[in-house]
Amino acid sequence: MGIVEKIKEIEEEMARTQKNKATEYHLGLLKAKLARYRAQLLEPASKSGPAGVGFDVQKSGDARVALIGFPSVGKSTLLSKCTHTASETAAYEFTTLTAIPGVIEYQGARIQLLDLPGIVEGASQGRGRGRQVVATAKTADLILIMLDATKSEEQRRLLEIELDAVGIRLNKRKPDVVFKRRTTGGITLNTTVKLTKTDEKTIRTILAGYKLHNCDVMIREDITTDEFIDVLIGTRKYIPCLYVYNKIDAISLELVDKLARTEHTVVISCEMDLNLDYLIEQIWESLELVKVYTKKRGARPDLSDPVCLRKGATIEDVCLGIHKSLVSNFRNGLVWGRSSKFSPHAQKVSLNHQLQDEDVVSIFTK
Ligand SMILES: Nc1nc2c(ncn2[C@@H]2O[C@H](COP(=O)(O)OP(=O)(O)OP(=O)(O)O)[C@@H](O)[C@H]2O)c(=O)[nH]1
Ligand SMILES: [K+]
Ligand SMILES: [Mg+2]
Repeated sequence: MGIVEKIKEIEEEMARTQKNKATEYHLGLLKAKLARYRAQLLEPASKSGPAGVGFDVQKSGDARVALIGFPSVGKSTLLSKCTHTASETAAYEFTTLTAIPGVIEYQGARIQLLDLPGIVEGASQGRGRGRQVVATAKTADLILIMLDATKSEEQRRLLEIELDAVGIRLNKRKPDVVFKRRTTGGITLNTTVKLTKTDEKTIRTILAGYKLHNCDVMIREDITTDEFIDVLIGTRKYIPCLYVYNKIDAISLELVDKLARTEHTVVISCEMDLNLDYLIEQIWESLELVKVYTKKRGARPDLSDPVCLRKGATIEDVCLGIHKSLVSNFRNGLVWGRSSKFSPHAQKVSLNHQLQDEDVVSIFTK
């Protein structure tokens, strides 16, 4: 039996099994098995072929944003409007057949916007180019789920299912669980909070299902069974996402208003140029980029050419952004701004110092 059939069999068994206290553990096991098969199906390490390989587009700029959506929702129209790159647009489906990168320039940052082919339901299982598209989504710092406002609400859930199936978790943090494999000593399970969505027995059942007989588990948040499995699998990608409803020129104002009030959502019309500036602002905000200015000794900071970094970036990241050799030759740094302990004065810092937006940095080498 192939993996796809095995997955189908488990899904059918899960659908058949009533959900209650007596079946909880069995369902937990099935879930664990299912997740394992899906991982096999999608990770490139599997021998079954080049699964999980995205489009071969060089990452460039300060961050990558991927456009994911069904055919003809307006992905290419958006790329053509927001960047200097033209991507073919047409009224028929599957106009775009490969990944097309463009660049959004905003607040001194260069953000790569990736136009992708439309996907269909079942994309993650290998239908169409879907698998390649969702694999590319995994490499993004932000995903734009683009939706046609004139079509049913269902499309959003279907896309979420496809991304979930390849291990992408949208707008979620990594669960606060510490997991360590051991070679002996059995299972040590500790929780610092009360578990209301799963329980110890289920957790132990799942560990047994994964043949993990020696490990330390420390659960520090009220997680679900699925989230625990994510921790064990370990290759999940936690990516922020914006839901972008296009073609609002073609729906009622009431509906526009309702959509616009939904969390993580932006409504636009590419054709009528509605709200595109706001979308770019929201992209910038969701990426949580940090801008840092560099300054040479005795000179003023260079405000014209900031270094853009991800939130949580350190002095080491600044060095790497300028030249690799800076790390090995690093002596110390000086930082002015929000991250300086002595602000408004400078603080002397080492490579692991975390920066804040609009800091000014000097690097001194040996
Ligand atoms: N009414 C309306 N139509 C739009 C809007 N934006 C795009 N369209 C139309 O939607 C159709 C599809 O646009 P594309 O940009 O090719 O869509 P796509 O998502 O790239 O499609 P594929 O590459 O085939 O997946 C075209 O006929 C566009 O003119 C909009 O804001 N309003
Ligand atoms: K199209
Ligand atoms: Mg297109």
